[in-house]
Amino acid sequence: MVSPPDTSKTTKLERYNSYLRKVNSSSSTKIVTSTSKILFRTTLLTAVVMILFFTINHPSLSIATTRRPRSLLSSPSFGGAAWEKQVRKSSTPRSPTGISVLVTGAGGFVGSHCSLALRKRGDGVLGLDNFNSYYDPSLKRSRQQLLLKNGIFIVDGDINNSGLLKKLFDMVPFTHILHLAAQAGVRYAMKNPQSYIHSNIAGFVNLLEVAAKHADPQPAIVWASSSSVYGLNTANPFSESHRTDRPASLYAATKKAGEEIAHTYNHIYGLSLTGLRFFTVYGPWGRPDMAYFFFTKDILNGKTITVFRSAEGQKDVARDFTYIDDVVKGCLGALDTAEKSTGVPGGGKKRGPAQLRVYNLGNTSPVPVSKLVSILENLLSSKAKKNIVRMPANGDVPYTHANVSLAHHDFGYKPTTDLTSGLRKFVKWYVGYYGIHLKSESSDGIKDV
Ligand SMILES: O=C(O)[C@H]1O[C@H](OP(=O)(O)OP(=O)(O)OC[C@H]2O[C@@H](n3ccc(=O)[nH]c3=O)[C@H](O)[C@@H]2O)[C@H](O)[C@@H](O)[C@@H]1O
Repeated sequence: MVSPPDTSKTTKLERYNSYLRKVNSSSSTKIVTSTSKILFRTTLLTAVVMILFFTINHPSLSIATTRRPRSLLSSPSFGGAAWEKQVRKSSTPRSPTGISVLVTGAGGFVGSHCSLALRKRGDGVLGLDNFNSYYDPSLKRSRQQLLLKNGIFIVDGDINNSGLLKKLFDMVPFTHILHLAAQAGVRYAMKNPQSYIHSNIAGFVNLLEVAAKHADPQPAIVWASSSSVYGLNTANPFSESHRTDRPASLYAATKKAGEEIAHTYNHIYGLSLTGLRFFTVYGPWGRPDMAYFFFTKDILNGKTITVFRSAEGQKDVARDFTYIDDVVKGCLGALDTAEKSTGVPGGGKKRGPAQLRVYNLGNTSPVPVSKLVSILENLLSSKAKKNIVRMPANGDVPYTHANVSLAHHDFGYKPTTDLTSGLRKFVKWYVGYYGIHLKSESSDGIKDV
């Protein structure tokens, strides 16, 4: 595959310099006339002056150009009166008691649902998302449209862009950050390890740096950890007090690292931080990289699906699948019980201890993946072609099961949706969104199970 032409300023300058070196070292230099030398140097000087001028006038882009990965070079610029108006309007609460929340990953599955729920009850919500192509970006753009219809603006940008973050915190006195932007997916970490470091570690630290040292007031932060931090833990149901020092995937390791990083920023800067360990969240507007989603697609297309069974014995792997609406209630509960940060804006010493919490948000009822498949078969009125294989050693764990008593005690978290009811809602959304007609008798096209 031919890579696209690189038009970045850095690369142009490098090419120019290497051209200059070549010209100077080659014997042909001797035959370059003094006129062409002068012309050449004048052009170079003009180029340098133009780059300096551009850099001074676009500080945010200068960060991207000199220090950030190439992916950020293509991120759109921000600023301007219309853009600022949208930012302010979206983040202003409608209710007098409303909070103002920056939702990172608002174009994502959990982020879009939480943004809508916050907006519905009168809170101010501003989204931030880089709309990367880990999975179909058009689904993210459709969620963005839905949010826009509900008065929620999503800024197109990356959490690694500190210039952008600082600008947002200069404009809006956010009371809270709901940090959901991340590189998700357990098995993909073997294919693209760096993307996990970029988003889940570097991006998280960048956000915490700005929140701790720049934002005034300092916001309280609720963020997405993962059930995968339990890794090779065998005690169950998984409780927050169980061991989390044996992650099975790099994804899990970055989430676990996030929990330790949260401890540091809480300890030094007094940031109020709450990590939520999500357990295999599913539902309408979900993620196409997750098994329930691509199983649905493949079953409808008559394509064979691969179902993992546990390496120990012949047992199926199982997950504590958790419905999106339950998780949204958990996120809002965590935001509502988050205490204020206690640090001095500007990165000074904290005034006193700040809140540091971690909670499981699961369904408390693990279901084998084979059962997930048979529920889908019934709802879709189609038989799955199954290839049952031993779970590969690629970061997966055989079993998850949440104990949610801590979240229940602290903010009344109580999951109410079983897998069959939740998948029914997912399938209804899926066939509507992709315009699919099911061969089924029931009124809404979905077979009762
Ligand atoms: O709860 C979590 O912490 C994690 O939940 C999911 O990870 P996972 O539970 O592995 O979800 P899926 O990738 O949808 O897999 C669900 C189940 O299907 C199984 N599976 C997956 C893929 C496949 O081809 N076949 C198959 O049987 C997996 O072993 C797993 O038991 C998300 O992808 C993570 O981002 C999230 O952090």
